[in-house]
Amino acid sequence: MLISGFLQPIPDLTPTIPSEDETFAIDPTVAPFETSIIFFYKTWDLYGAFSNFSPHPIQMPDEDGNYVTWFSVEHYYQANKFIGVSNPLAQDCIDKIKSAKSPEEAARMGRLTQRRQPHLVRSDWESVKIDVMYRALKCKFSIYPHLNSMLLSTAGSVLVEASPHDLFWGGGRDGEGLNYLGRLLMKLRSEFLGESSAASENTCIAL
Ligand SMILES: Nc1c(N[C@@H]2O[C@H](COP(=O)(O)O)[C@@H](O)[C@H]2O)[nH]c(=O)[nH]c1=O
Repeated sequence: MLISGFLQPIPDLTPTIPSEDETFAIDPTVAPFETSIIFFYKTWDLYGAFSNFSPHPIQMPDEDGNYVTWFSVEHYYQANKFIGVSNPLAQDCIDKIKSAKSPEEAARMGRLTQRRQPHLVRSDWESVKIDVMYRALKCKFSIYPHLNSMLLSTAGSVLVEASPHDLFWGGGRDGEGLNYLGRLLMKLRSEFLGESSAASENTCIAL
């Protein structure tokens, strides 16, 4: 297996993976695993809650700034492919994805429409999809304390979505994928670790 494939640098999104020493210096309460790769994919895996298919509803602002609840990150991500498109069929598609019974169904609907009716996909999708995913993940890992702790507990490890098919969000079968989902989770982990160290510094000053 090409382990190095999981680590290939990408200029616009290089994950910050703190070493064990750095992690301890930032937050001594976090006991990092020895440097390793943590794979996740299916929701029933040990780290399955990292999957976008995990049933954790998120609240995200719509185009008017009103908060809307989505049953999973996957629901939100798939629906975003069609947001802002003036064709009424695009809005129909968003509504159907929003009420999809499962993340699998939401993914199926979003992918099928994208393939069969590409004119319904927003023209800037390829350039905004990473940011859409980042914002959804940030909400998910901010509002569920146990998910936040689980993410922090992986400090020092590389996170890889073990999708054998998805070479953009996943790591691929042999590490040939770009692993953007793992990279975004590592980026968020660094941000949360940075915030907790800043908070503890402020506490020290207050004392
Ligand atoms: N976890 C997981 C998948 N992976 C997810 O699929 C999404 C990519 O969708 P698209 O951009 O439409 O190809 C993204 O959220 C990625 O994390 N796919 C699956 O079929 N089953 C699964 O259990």
